[in-house]
Amino acid sequence: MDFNTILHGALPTFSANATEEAGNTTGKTFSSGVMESLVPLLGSQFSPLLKAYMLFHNMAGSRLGLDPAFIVAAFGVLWAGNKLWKQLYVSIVAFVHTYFMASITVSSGDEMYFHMMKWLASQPRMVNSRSLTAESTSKSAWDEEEDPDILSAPISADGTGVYLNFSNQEAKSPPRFIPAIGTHGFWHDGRYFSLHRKKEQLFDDGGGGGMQYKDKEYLMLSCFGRSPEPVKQLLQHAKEQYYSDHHANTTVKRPSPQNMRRYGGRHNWMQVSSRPVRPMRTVVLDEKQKIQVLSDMNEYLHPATPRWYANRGIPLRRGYLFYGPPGTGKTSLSFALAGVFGLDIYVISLLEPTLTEEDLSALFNSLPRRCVVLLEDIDTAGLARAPDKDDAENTTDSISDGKDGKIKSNKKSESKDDWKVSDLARELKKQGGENEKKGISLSGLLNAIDGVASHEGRVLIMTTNKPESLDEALIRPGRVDLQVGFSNATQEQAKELFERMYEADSKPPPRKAAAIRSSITTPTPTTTLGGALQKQQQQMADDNNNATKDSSVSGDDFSSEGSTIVVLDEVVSVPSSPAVTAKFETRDEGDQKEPTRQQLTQIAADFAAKIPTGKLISPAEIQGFLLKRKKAPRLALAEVEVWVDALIKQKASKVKVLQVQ
Ligand SMILES: Nc1ncnc2c1ncn2[C@@H]1O[C@H](COP(=O)(O)OP(=O)(O)OP(=O)(O)O)[C@@H](O)[C@H]1O
Repeated sequence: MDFNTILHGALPTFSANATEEAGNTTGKTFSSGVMESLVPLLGSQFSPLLKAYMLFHNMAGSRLGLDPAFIVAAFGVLWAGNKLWKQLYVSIVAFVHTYFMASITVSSGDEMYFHMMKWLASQPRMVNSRSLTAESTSKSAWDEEEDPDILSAPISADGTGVYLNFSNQEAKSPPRFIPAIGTHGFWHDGRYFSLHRKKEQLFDDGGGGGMQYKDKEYLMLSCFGRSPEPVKQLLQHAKEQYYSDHHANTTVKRPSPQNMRRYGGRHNWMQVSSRPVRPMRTVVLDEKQKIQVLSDMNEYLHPATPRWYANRGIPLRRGYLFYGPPGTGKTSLSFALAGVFGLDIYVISLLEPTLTEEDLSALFNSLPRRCVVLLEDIDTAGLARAPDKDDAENTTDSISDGKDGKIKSNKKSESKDDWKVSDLARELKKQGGENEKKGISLSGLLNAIDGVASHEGRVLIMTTNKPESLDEALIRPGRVDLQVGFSNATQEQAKELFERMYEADSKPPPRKAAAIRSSITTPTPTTTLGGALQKQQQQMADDNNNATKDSSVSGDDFSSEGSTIVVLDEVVSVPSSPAVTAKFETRDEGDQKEPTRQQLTQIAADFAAKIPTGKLISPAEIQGFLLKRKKAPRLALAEVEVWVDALIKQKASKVKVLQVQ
């Protein structure tokens, strides 16, 4: 059966006529004749197109037995129909949207946008959509815990085994797929939602005078019905999902780069890391001091406190000063406190060269209601009172004569012509130095701290190595309400550090950990401040008991969460899981068996006895020493004496290079 026969059946009238006509005109229809005559008229540019059309025309007419005019007309009708349908569809959709749907729009300038995008990227239906945008993702140090390939890799401790290789780790992190710009539909909880993602370009003056376009995106979420309630619930659900894996993490934020900060609000801060919560028990500090800070903060953060402060006309703010030598745990305690109360930590360095006083105020103004603000090493920030006029005049008038180093007083009557070139150069250098330091003045910092936005539940922690060099105004009560002193390690602290280093690891289920934490941080309505504190004290006591009594605590235990996180957070980024724990428990001490819990306690006590009582060595230094022998407690004990001697000699001679490590 040939093609003509089939088409005759399908298109009886036209094909029959076409066949007849084709026979009568020996393959040339009227229209093909017209086309041929058009070729010279239209010129060479269109002639290939016309020739192709004529070829098709002849083939359709003579070979296939179809009326070419009919085919062209059919295409035209289809095209017009398609156009019409599209118009109609848009009108119907707009009509349905206006009268039968409720919608909520989310802007990319808001956190909610990221919550929604993360949620959408995790939805299988959305990921299988035909129109997607791919985004690169990279894993953090903590995510690698879950990578089965890395977990099962053998670990070389003595240099004879196989070493880990991360050359293809970037290739392993899969891209993330999010809905592309356009309209999408998805089902959630038995309800249909429509998602319209659109992008707009805004013209921005670029802050520094340069004009540039900036993309801004919007998500419009709609559902059937006249109430936007289901969309609100969906947004809430996406937000909860977003924070569900933040429960055991402390999010660290720092000021965004200067060009981002000018957008203000959310753009002032950027997340630099989200690390596992540092358990309070891993910070080796006098227990009384710990409890004091914890209870003070707990009381301050309690929901009933703002009313109490307001009734008494006291500004609602709380400041802490952590002072002590370097490496004694000031930053560690700040992170542990943020972890206990489930707060994000906002770290500001006053040494940041692009940070102006206006920026600082803006940063304080855009802090969330409850958070920890950490101002590190405020003594090094070069904060100075603005010199008053008299001082300035005195400075200008007192110039060293440069010969005997004495300061001679220049009388105002002395002419500037008496100045030597060297005096002028010195003066210019002095001015230059002052300008360089001109970042944040003391008054600028005080304004930011005292500003209205600094109230309402923010916890300010300032750390310093030199409390005596701080201006009194900065640490007066009201700005600093509690001072916590840190010192180099006592023998007791050295013992605790040793025990923490060599206790067994285990990994708790994260959700349980979050539940435990929230039971500490969120007092029930009937819980008094004292009750919450008692709970916390009990928790800390339990932590310590568990740590010293039993090294094989179950994953449900809060203290066992601690042991995992010590290793991950501060000691070394080695994966810990029950499978890997066994590998790590085989201490690298030759043929010697791993010490039992009791033996370890004894080794720790012997180790601590070798640490000088005069608080000469910082916890950070002890931690560094132990880290280099992290699988060898007996070796650490054997080598500690030599190390201590060398360290003390090195400190006395002020040499920076270590002889024994
Ligand atoms: N008291 C401590 N308890 C537990 N670990 C500590 C303690 N002090 C220091 N460390 C360890 O030493 C390292 C440095 O500690 P940290 O940064 O908290 O010290 P710091 O006092 O803030 O130092 P700096 O003044 O130099 O900023 C961390 O890895 C921390 O785990």
